[in-house]
Amino acid sequence: MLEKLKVDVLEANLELVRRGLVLYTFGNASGIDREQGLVVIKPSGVPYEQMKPEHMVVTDLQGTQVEGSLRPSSDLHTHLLLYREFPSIGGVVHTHSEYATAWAQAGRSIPAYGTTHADYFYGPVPVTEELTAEEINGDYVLNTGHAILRRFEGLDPLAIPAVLVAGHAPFTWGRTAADAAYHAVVLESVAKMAFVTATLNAEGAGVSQCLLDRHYFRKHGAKATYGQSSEPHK
Ligand SMILES: O=C(CO)[C@@H](O)[C@H](O)COP(=O)(O)O
Repeated sequence: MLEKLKVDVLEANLELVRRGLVLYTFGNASGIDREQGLVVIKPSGVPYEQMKPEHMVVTDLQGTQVEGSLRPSSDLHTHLLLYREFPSIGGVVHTHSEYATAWAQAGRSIPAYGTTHADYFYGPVPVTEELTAEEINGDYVLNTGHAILRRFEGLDPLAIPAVLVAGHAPFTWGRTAADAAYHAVVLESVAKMAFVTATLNAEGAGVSQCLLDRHYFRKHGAKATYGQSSEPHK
């Protein structure tokens, strides 16, 4: 069941390794089959180099395991909450990539400092509030998801496909598991540039709304003109 999705999810996980976003067994990627309401996620604590499609774990949206002999990622319930609440997404990724994690640990959103950011994120990449002791001692993984949802009230998750969990690390998402991994790669690059920018000139840096619009909508939405579109570049 879901053999293609298992291959795609494994590939998204391996992309994180190839791009240097995860060490050892850090991080995880998942994907969802919306028609069947089933999620495929990597197994917990298995080294990436040993992972095969048949090691992927299948659960329903409540976390009941329907396939796979290994235990699912320990972050499963954060992924599931995002799938339940963001119906437009089809893949979720979590990494501990260094620069994005540094911003998360600092409890700071990543400002839209330039056009690289604006090409992918329509505004700052937000940071959640810190989880309370009650949340940490309770259903920690699910509460991590709730902290993300609170931060995304009023935001479009496809326009800003990333979040920093305060004191923890980033989550990204997209229409597919591959998209979510792609956003994790871009986020790390943007986070690194933002760190250097903040070091050099935090006060004076930042894109105008006009430049943000110009870059974001060149690549996204019905009027996108980037790449091999039939529309002229603007
Ligand atoms: O956030 C964490 C640890 O802080 C996790 O990302 C682990 O690093 C990976 O866990 P599994 O997916 O292997 O359970």
